[in-house]
Amino acid sequence: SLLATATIHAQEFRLQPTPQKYISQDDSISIPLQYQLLSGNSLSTGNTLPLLRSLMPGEAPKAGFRIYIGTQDDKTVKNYRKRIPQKPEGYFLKIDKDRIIIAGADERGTYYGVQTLAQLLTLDKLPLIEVSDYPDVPYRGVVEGFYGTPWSQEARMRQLEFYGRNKMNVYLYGPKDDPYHSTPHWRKPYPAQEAEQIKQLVDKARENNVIFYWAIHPGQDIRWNEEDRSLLLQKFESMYQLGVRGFAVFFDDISGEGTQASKQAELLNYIDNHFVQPKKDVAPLVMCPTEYNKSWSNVKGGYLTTLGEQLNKDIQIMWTGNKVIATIDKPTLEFINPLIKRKAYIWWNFPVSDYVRDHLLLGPVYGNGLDVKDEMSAFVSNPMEHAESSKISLYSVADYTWNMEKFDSNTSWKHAIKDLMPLHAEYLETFAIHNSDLGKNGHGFRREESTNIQPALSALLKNYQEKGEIDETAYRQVAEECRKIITSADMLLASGNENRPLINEISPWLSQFKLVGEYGKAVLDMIRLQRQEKAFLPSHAHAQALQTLMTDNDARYPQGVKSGSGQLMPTFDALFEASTQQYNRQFHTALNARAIYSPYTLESNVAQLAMLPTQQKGKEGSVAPSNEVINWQADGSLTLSMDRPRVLASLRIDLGAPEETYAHFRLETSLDGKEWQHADLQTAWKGHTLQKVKVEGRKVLKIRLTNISGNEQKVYFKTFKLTEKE
Ligand SMILES: CNC(=O)C[C@@H]1[C@H](O)[C@H](O)[C@@H](CO)N1CCCc1ccc(F)cc1
Repeated sequence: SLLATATIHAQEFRLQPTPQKYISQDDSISIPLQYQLLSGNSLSTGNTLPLLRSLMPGEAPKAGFRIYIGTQDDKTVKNYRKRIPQKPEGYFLKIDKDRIIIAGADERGTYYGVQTLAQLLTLDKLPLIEVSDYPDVPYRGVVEGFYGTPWSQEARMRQLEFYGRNKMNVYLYGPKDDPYHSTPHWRKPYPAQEAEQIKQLVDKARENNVIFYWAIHPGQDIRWNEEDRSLLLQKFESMYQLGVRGFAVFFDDISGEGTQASKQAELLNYIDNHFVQPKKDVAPLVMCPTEYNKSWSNVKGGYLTTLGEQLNKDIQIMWTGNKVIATIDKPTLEFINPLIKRKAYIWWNFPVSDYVRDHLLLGPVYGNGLDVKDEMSAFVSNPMEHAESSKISLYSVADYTWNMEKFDSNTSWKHAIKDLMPLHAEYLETFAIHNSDLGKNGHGFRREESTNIQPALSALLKNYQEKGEIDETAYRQVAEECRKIITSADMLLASGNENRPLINEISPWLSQFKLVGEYGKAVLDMIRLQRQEKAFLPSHAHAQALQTLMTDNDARYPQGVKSGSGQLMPTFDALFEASTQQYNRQFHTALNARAIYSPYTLESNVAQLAMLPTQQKGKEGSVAPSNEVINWQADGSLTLSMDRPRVLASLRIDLGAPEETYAHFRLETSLDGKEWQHADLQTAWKGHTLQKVKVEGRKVLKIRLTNISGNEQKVYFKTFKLTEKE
């Protein structure tokens, strides 16, 4: 019969991830209601047969239709052995008129063959098809390694099923804020309830052929002695008793004694030699280095080369790329692999958003090299604290790591959205495309946003700002997009139980998104009514009302949530300001022309501080914290200016540094920007050496903090917050 290479019949249908090779005839069969199962005894344990039986319940010994399933050593598939790709997790799947064959290179490969069959079973008829498939990257999955609220038990259970379906095979448990993963309780076993939950996760992971790695984060207070080493091994043993068969040690984001490479290597080799190897059924040990990205590494210092030389060869070393947040390309791996003398185990810090928590990152996964499949031992994604929302990116990470050369970020992104909400895909796509950029942030990492309407936005703004004219085509397109935005927000909020966990996560942003659409409409009215002295006013007032609603939008998020911050809001704000200024000129009025009103502005010659936004919440004014180490140069300063003199009640500063560091800084206030008065820093709280500044009752226009030590100071910028007198 003619076997044409063609896509699967239903044009909507797509196998996920894209198989390495499949060919289908122009023919199909109805789904067999009864079949005889011939399965190899290598599958008698494991979760492959349970999955198959759950998909096709009609097993009957005398049935005509047959399903042959097994791994390559099983005689049930011996006639197909040479069709099986000789690659780990490879499989051969054939659907024929009277039989289905699922033959795996190994158990997980056979399982993945069944997962592919599962996708075909969603069609009305089974296409006659042959699939030869295998993954490009050996380990593919997720590291729950973010700061902030760890995922819930329910969220993790759903994640593990998602990984099974999308052929991801690792999940590393390492939530930074779990006290039993990190300081202070990493030495202690989990309390009974948490232990039981971990056990459930391990079982769920096994069901989905996912290796559950439990990570420990001991570095901040580990002592390099026998006692701590045995406490760590006891903790690993207690996790082993819960069923954990994969272990990791993370040394990231620490300072002090724990950062020594030779000590880290000694400990890890000891764990490998006295725990991992003797156990025989434990996956290779994974470690996250303290120098986990190029911008933070000091090659001459020898940290990475020490690990490369001293760490047992089978221990995996993680790497986030050239920066903390970075896409991964060939040069990235050509830098790190020779230093660590093995293929890097990529920890991709996307879509993690713990440094831009007011944003959702729902855009396409793009920017990673398509030519690096043989240069990495793994690729795991550090996701958002919003588990369901992260699945848009995770779906594409699964696609990218399984078949890298065939990966197309936009196609994958569209299918991810269809996979999450098939009945509301067009609305979720509208929402996702406008909620993808991070906004200004300390890492300087940005993403494209609103790519569908961006040309019309810039044409509309350019024509209006430069010629005071309206580009009618652009205007119509933007108006249509605003209508879609408003509709999408409502449709998703009212989408019921199609994907309730997702809607629960994103509803604060959906409400904000609707306001963005309304604001766009109001601003479009303003530029349309520009020359009408009376009609302009209601639109201007409505736009201002919407600005207020968008700023103070959700008690759960002190700074409020951001939506459309990359393209939509900057354009609408610019049009608001330009049209109001134009109106004021024409009608000699003084309407407020400032879109984003904040009484505080920040100036600084310290690069990493200059981009930080200021915020106002009632009587509180603050500079947004940065969660990266600030290199504060000698004589560098930060100045917070008010829109008018204001009386202070208090000022709190936390540089996350010990007491003595504050002696290197001088704090001053000024009423006119010329005369400066000194203000004393005093330690108010030993915990974080928080400083309360004695400014009670002082009237200020400006506040300035300067590094007067004569040397660069490395500090965190955790808190810079003032409160005004009522
Ligand atoms: C591989 N390990 C990491 O990436 C560690 C952390 C956490 O995983 C976090 O989710 C992620 C992105 O925010 N990393 C950045 C943390 C940078 C940072 C560290 C210390 C600072 F003081 C400031 C910033």
